Parts: sequence; C-alpha cells; structure tokens
Amino acid sequence: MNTTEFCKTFNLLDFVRDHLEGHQPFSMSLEDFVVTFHDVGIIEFKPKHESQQYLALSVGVHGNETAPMEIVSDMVHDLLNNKLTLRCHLLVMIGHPQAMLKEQRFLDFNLNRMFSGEWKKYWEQRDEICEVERAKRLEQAVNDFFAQSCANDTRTHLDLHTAIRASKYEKFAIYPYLGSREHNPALLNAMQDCGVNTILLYHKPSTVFSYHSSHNFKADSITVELGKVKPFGENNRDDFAAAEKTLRQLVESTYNYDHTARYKANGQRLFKVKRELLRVSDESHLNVDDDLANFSSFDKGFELLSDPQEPYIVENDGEAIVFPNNKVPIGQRMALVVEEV
Ligand SMILES: O=C(O)CCC(=O)N[C@@H](CCC(=O)O)C(=O)O
Ligand SMILES: [Zn+2]
Repeated sequence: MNTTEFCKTFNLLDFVRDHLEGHQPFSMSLEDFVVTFHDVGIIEFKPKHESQQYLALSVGVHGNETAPMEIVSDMVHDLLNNKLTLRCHLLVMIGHPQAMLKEQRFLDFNLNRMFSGEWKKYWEQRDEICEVERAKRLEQAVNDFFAQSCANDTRTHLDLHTAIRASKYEKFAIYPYLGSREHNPALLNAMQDCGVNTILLYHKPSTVFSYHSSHNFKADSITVELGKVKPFGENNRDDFAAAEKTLRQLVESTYNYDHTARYKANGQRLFKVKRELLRVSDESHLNVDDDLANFSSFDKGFELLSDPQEPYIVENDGEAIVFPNNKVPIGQRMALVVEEV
C-alpha cells in the first residue's frame, strides 16, 4: 500500500487492534511533518518547521474509557489527511491496547498506578502482569519525546480519561502535585476552554501518568475526566465538542497557550484533596451506593469508610468524595475525600 492509500484508510483504533503484539517502528514523511509509529499505539509527529511546543496526548490508559480514544483517533486521521494542520511536536499514545480490545479498565493491574518508575517494583512479575512492560514503554516514549525539547519550550501532557460514574460536575481535571512549582494559568484556562470547570489539586506525589511527566519534565500535565465511561460507538460527540475543538487548536497552535496568561477563573471550581482513603484490609468498605456521583458531599459524623482499624468518619460538613471504588486491592486508593477551596 502506498503512503496516500495508507493515510486515507488509516484508523488508529483498528491499527492498534491489528498490532497488539507490537510492530517494528516505521516513519513516513508527509508534506508538513514526519510521522513515526514507534510501537503499538505510540505515534510521534515531528513538524518540518520550527516549533517550541511539545504536546503529549495520552488516551485509553484505561481500556474502557473510549471517548478520548475516539477523539484522538479522528485527529490522527485528519492530520494524516491534511484536514488538521500540525504546528507543534505531538506525541499520541493509546495507553493500554490490550485492555482497549476488551474494553476493560485494565487486565491485571491498574496501569495508571504504575508510573514514575513504580513498574520497577513489579518487574519480576512482568509475565503475569501485562501492565508492567506497557508502563515502562509509555514512560520511555514520554521521556524520549520531552528529552528533545529545550528549556524554554512548552511541554504539555494531557492524559484524557472518562470516569466510571456520573459526576456532579461533569468534566473535571486532577492537577498533579507540583511541590514548590506554581499552577500554570494557561493550563487552567485551556481546561476551561475544554469545558472542564472543576479542578482538583492533588496533594502529594503519585504513580499516575500525569505526575510522571509533570515531575520529571516540569511539563504542564493534568489528568482530565471528560465525562462518563461508555462503550465504543455510544459516546455522544457533541458532549465533547469544546474539548475536541481546544485539542485541535492546541495541535494547530492556534490556541493562545500563553504562560503569562492570567487565570480566567470565571465560575471555575477548585477543590483540594483532603485525604486519600486506601484499602487497608479485606474489610475496608465505603458506605456509598454504586451510582453515587463524584463530588457528592456528606455531613460531619458520617462513617464513610468502615474498617476495623482505620475507618474514616467525615470530619466537616460538605466533605465530598471522588472516585469511590470498593473493588480495589489492598494498598490501593478507594476514594479521595475532597474539599472546595
Ligand atoms: O472513575 C473512576 O473511579 C476513575 C477514573 C480514572 O481513571 N481516574 C484516574 C485519575 C488519575 C489521577 O488521580 O490523576 C485514575 O483513577 O487513574
Ligand atoms: Zn481512567
């Protein structure tokens, strides 16, 4: 098949499904850029003109979070067919091809708990836990990508997800812990333009993908929850229109991603994590309904987490919960208790 035919018929998700075991890297030179297919679901676009912007987009780190994969797949198709102009360095990652095939969150272990080198702890078990080698591969891809940038270049990593349950605030983002660094107003504004009006500030280092790029490359990284999980083909793309438009503008560098920007706080809600509730024993149990929406709040005194040793009783009226999940192994996060700032 020649390049034109390849581009015309290219569908990223089908390509990934057809190459689950990986493939040899290959590149194609098109009019405005060189595109390199590094490995299954890891594609880099290098513009032929100079650009100081490096944008990494990861989707499908959880294999059932289909909407961001559909959006990015269409963007890749449009780039290959001159319907979207590339004006930045772009890395696109489909996080977990095997889980994507099965439309499952993960197969053996939550991939989004394996970054910042956490995968090394499981290296001996890599034959049993398929996420170990994938976390290493994704980290390597991000490392190689941002390593090409210079000190003054813009490094952005958007890790796009959809949440298991509904949310009081439909779209929200989790800004990884920055230590002494400042939150970037340009990133917060970009979130707002994506239709994300609620930001949750994480309170400590973690092993999620966005923290890896933020911490190691001082990238403007953020985990974005764009809506609720739905099977492939059942997402209403109108619900994602603002996000899709902004992502395309970022790729085309027509978006005003200005680091000196002022935070246009219009109506944006800011939360901070008060506490992470971990499963500490087999008996740890969150006393919430399966369909309780993210950001639902509780009254002081409510026993939110039952556990013989470490229960959690709500300390202040209005404390809210995000990502409650009773089905996690010991040591992993069962929920975040958050407070509005
Ligand atoms: O809906 C849920 O319970 C989980 C949705 C999801 O996958 N969220 C991410 C957030 C990552 C972060 O804290 O930055 C995750 O749990 O990995
Ligand atoms: Zn997710």
